[in-house]
Parts: sequence; C-alpha cells; structure tokens
Amino acid sequence: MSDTNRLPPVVTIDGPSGSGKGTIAKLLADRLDFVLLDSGALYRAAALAALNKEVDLSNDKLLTRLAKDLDVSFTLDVGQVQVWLEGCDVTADIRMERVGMAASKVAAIPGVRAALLQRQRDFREAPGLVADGRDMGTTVFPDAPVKIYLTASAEERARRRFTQLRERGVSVSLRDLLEDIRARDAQDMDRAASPLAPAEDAVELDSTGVGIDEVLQRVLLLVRDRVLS
Ligand SMILES: Nc1ncnc2c1ncn2[C@@H]1O[C@H](COP(=O)(O)OP(=O)(O)OP(=O)(O)O)[C@@H](O)[C@H]1O
Ligand SMILES: Nc1ccn([C@H]2C[C@H](O)[C@@H](COP(=O)(O)O)O2)c(=O)n1
Repeated sequence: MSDTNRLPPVVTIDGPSGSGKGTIAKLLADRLDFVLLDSGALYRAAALAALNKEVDLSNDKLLTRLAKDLDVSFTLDVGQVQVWLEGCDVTADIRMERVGMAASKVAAIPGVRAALLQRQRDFREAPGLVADGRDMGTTVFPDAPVKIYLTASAEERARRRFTQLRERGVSVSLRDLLEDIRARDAQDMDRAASPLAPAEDAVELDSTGVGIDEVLQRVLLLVRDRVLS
C-alpha cells in the first residue's frame, strides 16, 4: 500500500509509440506480480469498434457515445493479455497500424477520454498496478509514487517497429514507418485533451541504444526505492 492514501501503488509508464512502454510494463508487472493496464488497448478497441461500424472519426458525439457503451474486456491466457470486443477476440486486430492511427485520432476527443477514465482507474488493485499509456502519470493516476516517461529517438522507434512487423511477416518500408511515428507523435503531443507529456514528477528515461534488460533494471531500481522499501 502507498503511505499517502492507502490505495495500492501504481507505476506509470508513459511515452511515445515504440518507446518500449508495453514491453517494460509487462516485464515489470510479471516481476512484481502487479496488475497490468495497457491503456492504449482500450483506445485501440474503441477505434476498432468505430472502424467496424464505419463511424466517421471526426464525429465527436457519436464516438463519445460509442466509448461510453464500449463492450470491451481483458482476460489472461498463459500470462498474455487477450482483448475482447463485443465477445470477439481482437487481440491481434487492434495491433494493426491503421488501428493505432485511428486510436490516436479517437483519443483526441475529450468525451472519449472522459468515458474511458474510470475504466482505467478500476484496474488499481492490490498488490499494485503497472499502467502504460500517454497520460497515466498526468491525468489517470496523478498520485502514482513512480512515474516513468520512456522515450527513444523517432529513428530508433521506427527501426524497432520495422523489426517487430517483419517478424510478424508484415512487409513495410522503414521510411513510411518513420513518417507514421512522427505523425502519431504530433497527434498525441499536440492535442488539447491530456496530451502526451511527462508529468512534472516523472523520471525521464531515454532508451535509445539501451537494451530492454537495462531499461527494466533502471525501472526496478526506482520501484524498489519508492514502493518496495
Ligand atoms: N529498449 C529496447 N531496445 C530495443 N528494442 C526494444 C526496446 N524496448 C522495446 N523494444 C522493442 O520495440 C518494439 C516496440 O515496443 P513496445 O510495443 O513495447 O512499444 P510501445 O511504446 O508500447 O509502443 P506503442 O505505444 O505503439 O504500443 C517491440 O518489438 C519491442 O520488443
Ligand atoms: N493513455 C493513452 C493510451 C493511448 N492513447 C492513444 C494514443 C495512441 O497513439 C493510441 C494507441 O496507443 P498505443 O497502443 O500505441 O500505446 O491511443 C492515449 O491517447 N492515451
């Protein structure tokens, strides 16, 4: 329990696309036996629902309604999170690049963010939560005792995504990926509602040229110092 409010502690990991938030959040949650919240998956599920229903992505009112009524749930299968939308397994579908871009658009709508806020807070359970996204430390869990802002250069993030997609058998150009990453950064950072930004009390970690294990060790040191000591 955190001393300040007796709520279970939260470790927030925010940062731009491809910075490694999801990877580090999963490893950390496994290591600490904490609950995991992949908040991007919620926005991606909302975007997929909108794409499936052919809702215009600039129709704030309809998208807010859709987010309020969103029938999404998460289950664990051999340690892996599965995402369900209206009873269908959409774990793989929400990872498509076009869904990521659509999620970034849908996430700029204040009504959509408000509709999804409490669902995210409901993940806070004992013994603790690791939450990754864009506004975990600034808006969703402002009292979190550990806040990480994880970055990497756009070029490195595009290379990571390129390798990831190639391993999945998806053929893409590195140049297109770099353009997409820059467009998504701009969209997520420049919006008015909960833009991607480090919380004032976040620790910034630049993972450019730093391996996954090393990043995890640095985060674990902070958690041990602020939560487990
Ligand atoms: N420090 C690192 N060094 C090298 N590769 C990394 C590092 N961190 C993550 N990766 C790899 O980069 C890819 C993207 O990582 P990940 O999905 O965790 O990023 P993300 O920030 O969660 O992205 P998104 O916000 O788009 O979901 C994965 O293939 C992952 O294995
Ligand atoms: N807390 C969050 C999480 C995600 N989003 C938006 C912005 C992202 O571009 C998009 C997809 O997220 P990802 O799965 O790539 O982490 O969803 C947000 O605005 N706030």
